[in-house]
Amino acid sequence: MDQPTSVPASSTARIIDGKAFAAGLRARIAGHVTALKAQGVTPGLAVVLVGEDPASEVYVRNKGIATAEAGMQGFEHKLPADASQETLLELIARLNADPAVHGILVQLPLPGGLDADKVIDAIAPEKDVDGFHVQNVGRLATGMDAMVSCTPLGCLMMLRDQLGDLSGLEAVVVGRSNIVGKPMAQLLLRENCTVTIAHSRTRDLAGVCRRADIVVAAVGRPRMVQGDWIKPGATVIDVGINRIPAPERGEGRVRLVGDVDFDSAVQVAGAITPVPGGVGPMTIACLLANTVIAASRLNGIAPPADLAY
Ligand SMILES: Nc1nc2c(c(=O)[nH]1)N[C@@H](CN(C=O)c1ccc(C(=O)N[C@@H](CCC(=O)O)C(=O)O)cc1)CN2
Repeated sequence: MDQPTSVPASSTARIIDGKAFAAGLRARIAGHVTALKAQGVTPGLAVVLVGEDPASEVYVRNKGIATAEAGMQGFEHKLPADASQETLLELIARLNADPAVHGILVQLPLPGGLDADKVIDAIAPEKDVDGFHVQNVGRLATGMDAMVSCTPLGCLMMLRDQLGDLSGLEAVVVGRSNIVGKPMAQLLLRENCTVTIAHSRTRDLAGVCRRADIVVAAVGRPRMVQGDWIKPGATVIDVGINRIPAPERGEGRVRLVGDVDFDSAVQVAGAITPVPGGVGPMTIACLLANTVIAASRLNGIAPPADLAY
């Protein structure tokens, strides 16, 4: 795994250590798992991987390790890249019906030919620990209890830790994906931020970002958000995980960069997440948190207050 981006000597921003933050959250989750086990409930997380995408294989392996470290039961299901939609839907139906499974996650992206929307739609909403099911999306948007998508949830936890009350702050989310941009905007709205969702067709994107106290970059374009787009002192959350060629490391090697040009933004921002070591580790920690929430609710137990959003 790459080392966190080095910080230039003239930096002004606080570097938000997502790895440490996630480790703290995972330790708290392990405590909640122990408490649930004492009540006869062992949270169970099923992760489904279709195909052999190398990055997905790493993420799934890391999810399995984190699940075991938290004291939960992990169920890993691997299907070949040419698995049919029916095979996948049958597996999900079995997991929906399995009382030992409280959370179900299908690793994305799926190989071509499989319809991710139909697959997500088949997951029981109360076991949808990714928060991608339309019922959970709708519940979040209408202010009801919902399973919330892990990456935006992790971003929100870090923002609250940095800034406390977010009420009245100007937040710009760059990117409008269903998985990050839109739920992030909903979460910020729920925190009483004034939220703008910007995207590739936004006019004067730099000017829009420059108004923001909080910038969340989730656009999938390496280092797009420049330091001079950032208001001095703003908090910058970089969701991007882009692999770019790194010939300096050897032929064919790559390195990770975010959607923010870290070296320029760190000179201006008040606080910033690095890539790697920022948002990424929070995604898996929040998956564990959602599994504890799902296991609690499915057993008529109130979810731990510190995990509920
Ligand atoms: N069903 C889902 N699929 C995908 C999700 C998701 O939340 N649900 N998110 C991403 C992949 N992902 C988890 O699945 C994920 C991505 C990145 C990290 C992470 O810790 N990144 C590290 C760097 C790791 C590396 O070297 O590659 C970091 O940023 O520090 C964890 C999980 C897409 N699919």
